[in-house]
Amino acid sequence: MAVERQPNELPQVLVLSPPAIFTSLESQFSIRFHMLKPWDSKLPLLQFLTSYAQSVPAMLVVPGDRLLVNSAILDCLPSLKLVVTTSAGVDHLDVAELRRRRVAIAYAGNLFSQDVADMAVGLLIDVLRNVSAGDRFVRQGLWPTQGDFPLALKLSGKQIGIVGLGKIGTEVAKRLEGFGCKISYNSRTKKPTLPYPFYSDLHELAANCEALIICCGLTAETRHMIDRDVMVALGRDGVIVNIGRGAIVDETELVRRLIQGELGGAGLDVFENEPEVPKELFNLDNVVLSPHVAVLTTESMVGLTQLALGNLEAFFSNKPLVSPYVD
Ligand SMILES: O=CC(=O)O
Repeated sequence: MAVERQPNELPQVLVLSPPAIFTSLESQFSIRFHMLKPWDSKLPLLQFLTSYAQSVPAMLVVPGDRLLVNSAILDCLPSLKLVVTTSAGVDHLDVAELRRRRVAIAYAGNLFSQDVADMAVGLLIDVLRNVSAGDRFVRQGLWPTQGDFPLALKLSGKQIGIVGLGKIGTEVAKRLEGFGCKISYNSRTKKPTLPYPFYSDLHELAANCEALIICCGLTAETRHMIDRDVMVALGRDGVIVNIGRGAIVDETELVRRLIQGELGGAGLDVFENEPEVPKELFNLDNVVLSPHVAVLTTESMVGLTQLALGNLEAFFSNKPLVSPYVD
């Protein structure tokens, strides 16, 4: 007969902040692990960690609240050996510091790539074909009174530049090929197995494309990589779709150019200071705004729960992680 374990006999896992996306699935975690929840305590985070988390070997991190897993937090967790983040991006983790302390990292890996790529293509179609703007036009009752709706732009055959041809970028490319688009890309390295033209120079890529889709991760090198010069190279009719991280684009410059009509449009799922979105964008019909939801589908959240559980279970049974993060 199976012996039922009391919660305090279960392996301890620290959950750094309230995981909204897990609320309905939390029961699956709490039958396997003793979840330590700092937000249930009145103590400030660091004091809670020092008081209760000294022996915690594993931590689950759900990004999204500007919390950075840095030395100050890690100093309170001397027994930590594993961080499981529920995201594909790891810019909320001080990866170098975790490596230095020999703390392993598991992440969402390829889990969200299809959903994010679908969203990137959706945003591009929306910007070019005015889907959201047309929806507003109809809902506001303007059709009968104002008549014609402005002409849209065609997607088929467009020259599309993908910035970051990793797992997500490759999925975006596959989808856009289906629309007859001509794909080229900029990435840290040339991908010899893929047929698309590679531009080692981002400006050259921008100058040869009608839209850029930002698919790379945020690092010190990619912060504000899409700057004034890249936008100038892309041209007044160019479109930028960003499903990576807001800070990859110089947002002030982007907003200025959109307002001045020096850029054709933008589809943005991510912003520099989420959840703050520059209000100047709200009245622009050539801009489509989305609240950082490209990864969020019912299906991906089920997969994510299984993946996070799988990584924690592998760790506690000394097996290889299911989705280790490799720089
Ligand atoms: O943005 C979402 C993620 O990085 O998973």
